Amino acid sequence: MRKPIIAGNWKMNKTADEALTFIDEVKNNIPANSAVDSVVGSPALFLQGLAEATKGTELKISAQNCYFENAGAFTGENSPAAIADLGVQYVIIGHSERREFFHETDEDVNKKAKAIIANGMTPIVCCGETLEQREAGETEDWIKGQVENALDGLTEEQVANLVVAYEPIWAIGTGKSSSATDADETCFVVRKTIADKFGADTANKVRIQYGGSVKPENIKEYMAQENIDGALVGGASLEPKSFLALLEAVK
Ligand SMILES: O=C(CO)COP(=O)(O)O
Repeated sequence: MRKPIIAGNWKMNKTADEALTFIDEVKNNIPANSAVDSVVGSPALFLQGLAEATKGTELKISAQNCYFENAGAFTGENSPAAIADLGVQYVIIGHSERREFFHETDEDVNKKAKAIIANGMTPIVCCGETLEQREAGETEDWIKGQVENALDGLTEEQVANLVVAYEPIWAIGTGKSSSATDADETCFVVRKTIADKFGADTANKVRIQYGGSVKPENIKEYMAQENIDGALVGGASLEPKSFLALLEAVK
């Protein structure tokens, strides 16, 4: 039985005060005995404050990116070792916005996944196709390639413990969410790719999220699908009320 995981991705939003206010409101209102892993993906600037504010609570903090070296002459980058040292437990990698605007490649994602795991954190590995790829019938091959490349060289155990987020690019921030059955079909492609490379047992354990215009109103449809174990949520994770409603809908 895979434990559902709902992760907010704030992207480049909020000030430090706003971030802390959100966390204060949410951390004490998480559904009791929650059967859901609740994660907030914050800009790097607030990770320290949020990790401190959530210590000992059910709410976990995620970074939105990191570098793949632990230290050195890499001006402007954030070390996975330093992020882990703050008490941060997850790092989102390979988000389509990082791939598009910051030229992150599958190879980078793979190196980052290894560095995050080596530092005791959990990668949330994103994949997803463009509208052109979907319309050309290329989704399956594209997702398979992204997943194979991102996870290359990891052990079965490492893969079983990470999270993959399937986010069709055309559904991100557009309000045009994928149908639950289409999303499930592609999440199955992710699971099958993992089964072929790392075995059925690993594929049964790995948690796969859907992301793209998920809201409190539609999250239940996704969670009812066989291959969807959670959601990676942008816009609807920004307000405490809406984030808590997502958790309530899933618990
Ligand atoms: O990119 C996303 C989460 O990483 C999805 O964003 P929206 O939920 O705003 O569509």
